[in-house]
Amino acid sequence: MAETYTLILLRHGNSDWNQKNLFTGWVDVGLSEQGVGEAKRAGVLLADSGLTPDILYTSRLVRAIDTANYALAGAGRLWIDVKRSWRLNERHYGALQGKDKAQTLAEYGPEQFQTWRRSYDVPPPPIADDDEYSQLGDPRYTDLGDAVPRTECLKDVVDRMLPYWESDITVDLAAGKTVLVTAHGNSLRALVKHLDGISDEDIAELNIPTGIPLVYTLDENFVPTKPAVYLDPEAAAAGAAAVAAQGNKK
Ligand SMILES: O=C(O)[C@@H](CO)OP(=O)(O)O
Repeated sequence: MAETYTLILLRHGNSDWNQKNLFTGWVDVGLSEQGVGEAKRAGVLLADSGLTPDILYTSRLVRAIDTANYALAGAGRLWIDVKRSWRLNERHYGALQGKDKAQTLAEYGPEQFQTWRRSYDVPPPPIADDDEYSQLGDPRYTDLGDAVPRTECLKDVVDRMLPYWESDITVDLAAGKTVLVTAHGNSLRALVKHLDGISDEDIAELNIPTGIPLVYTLDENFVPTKPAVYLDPEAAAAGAAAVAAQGNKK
């Protein structure tokens, strides 16, 4: 039988700002109590599935780092090697960072709201450098210098994430390692778009639930050999629907 590789994607658990229904992007908010519970449950799901991650990839945001740590602790794999990159960060949400989603929907209308949230190539307005939620000058992005994003559309995320997928993540997969990538709603949408060959239009409909491992089996060209599976499909469907409806949340 041809060799296959195992890739596990995990969106961080519910965050404080998911709970408050605020656009988050690169703002480094922590997990809510619910999110901690989701992350621990992800560990149970991993353990029950018999999957044993050999290496962890995370963004540089603590909600992803904490989620991975809770999940790996639950699966008895907290000791595995870790690589972090800003290239796995959430999409930078520009001037929307810190804004209430329901208020933004009410103020700008459903079409503009959906364009900013889910269009492939229209970024929100850029954040001002002196905005309290700007990441300019944040020590964790020193390597980016002045190139720290002021806003991003999903296409920008694909463009900055794919080089890392190719230079690092696929190398570990090719070495036969089971790879866990713990990241964010939109950085994982970018990766799923690439893996599943989803069109620029159809990706608008894809939402990733918090805290439920999504398992890919890939061939030697990193192409899925079968549809990826969530370790709890029912909870994943409910979670994805809740993300899609976020603007309407009161
Ligand atoms: O606010 C954000 O950064 C993201 C993820 O929480 O939200 P959305 O699903 O609206 O893209």
